[in-house]
Amino acid sequence: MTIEFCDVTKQYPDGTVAVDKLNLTVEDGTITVFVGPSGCGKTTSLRMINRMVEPTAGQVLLDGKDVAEGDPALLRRGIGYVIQHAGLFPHRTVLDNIATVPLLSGWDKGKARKRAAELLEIIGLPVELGKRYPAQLSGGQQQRVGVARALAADSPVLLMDEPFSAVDPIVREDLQNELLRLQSQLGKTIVFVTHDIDEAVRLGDKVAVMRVGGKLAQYGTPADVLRHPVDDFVASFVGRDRGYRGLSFLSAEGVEVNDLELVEIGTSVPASDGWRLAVNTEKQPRGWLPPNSTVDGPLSEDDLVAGGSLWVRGTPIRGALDAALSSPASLGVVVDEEHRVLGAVVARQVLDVIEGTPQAS
Ligand SMILES: Nc1ncnc2c1ncn2[C@@H]1O[C@H](COP(=O)(O)OP(=O)(O)OP(=O)(O)O)[C@@H](O)[C@H]1O
Repeated sequence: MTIEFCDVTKQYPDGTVAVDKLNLTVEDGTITVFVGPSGCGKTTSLRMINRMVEPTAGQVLLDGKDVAEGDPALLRRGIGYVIQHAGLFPHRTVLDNIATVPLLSGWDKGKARKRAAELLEIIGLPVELGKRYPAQLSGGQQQRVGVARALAADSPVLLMDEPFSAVDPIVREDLQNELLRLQSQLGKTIVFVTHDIDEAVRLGDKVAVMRVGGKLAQYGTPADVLRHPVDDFVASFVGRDRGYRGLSFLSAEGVEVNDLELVEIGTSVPASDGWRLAVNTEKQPRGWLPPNSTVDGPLSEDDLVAGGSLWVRGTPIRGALDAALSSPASLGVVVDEEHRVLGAVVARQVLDVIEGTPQAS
């Protein structure tokens, strides 16, 4: 389902212009992230989609149809909505929380609970948690239940307002991965609000950067916004390290893979004054053997120093640079998808490719 904002303005009764002539199309089956500093009108924009806020001027269209026509309660029931702290009903069990919309839509209790149990599984929580109350769950689990409840509406549109902001960074990353996994199966049209540019870049097919005063500053793919910020506001919002972030999208074509001297664990190795990479019988890296190491008997893992990150050939160039810079030997280990060693990259060559690519800056 596409969502179109056509010249949408929202002025609150006290005169605050929260959103100013917003024009933007959210494409079907994509994640669009509204990102920007506090108070720039992200939440107001989101809530105009399900009519929790009514625009002062302009229209919001769902698949070409003005949301202002028809019953707002019905509209809301048909659009999944997830908020920070999950907003679960404290006195209802997890299962009944998830079943809220099916029950409102007239499903009988048994069928609604069965569906809720399926959804628990889909979002990766054990079915036993269904009997608990929200306070008996961790913050991350509560957010997952919030997502399950929104999915229960079984609608093509999902609105998510800072859904992962209240959990710690590790749980947050899990939740983000889970959302991407779900989306690859469900293909919903998702509008996601955050003030965190990293989250926006990670999740968004498109990113809408907004500025205070409710104006859209830039709308494009994450790569676009990072590489070609339209003005100083966007440039400073996406951050000084945007060049590095942008490397996540840059192909590594042209990066040279050099030969690398390998030694195998369990075999005896002659002396050498260079760094050598130790591999197992599958040719997967196990660590580095420093120059001039003396190894008595067969090479064991105890003789090695830990390696840096690995770069899987074919993935973006940022991984190649990370591998080269994190390697104790200054040689970034290049592997195939089964993590078998293909060779090595050096930072200088990777940087030459980056500098020679016009979009990289
Ligand atoms: N009910 C309201 N009455 C008056 N002003 C409001 C109301 N709701 C929001 N605003 C104002 O509208 C502007 C946009 O608010 P909104 O919540 O949409 O921003 P936001 O980008 O989501 O911010 P945050 O990231 O802090 O949640 C702000 O200046 C806010 O103070």
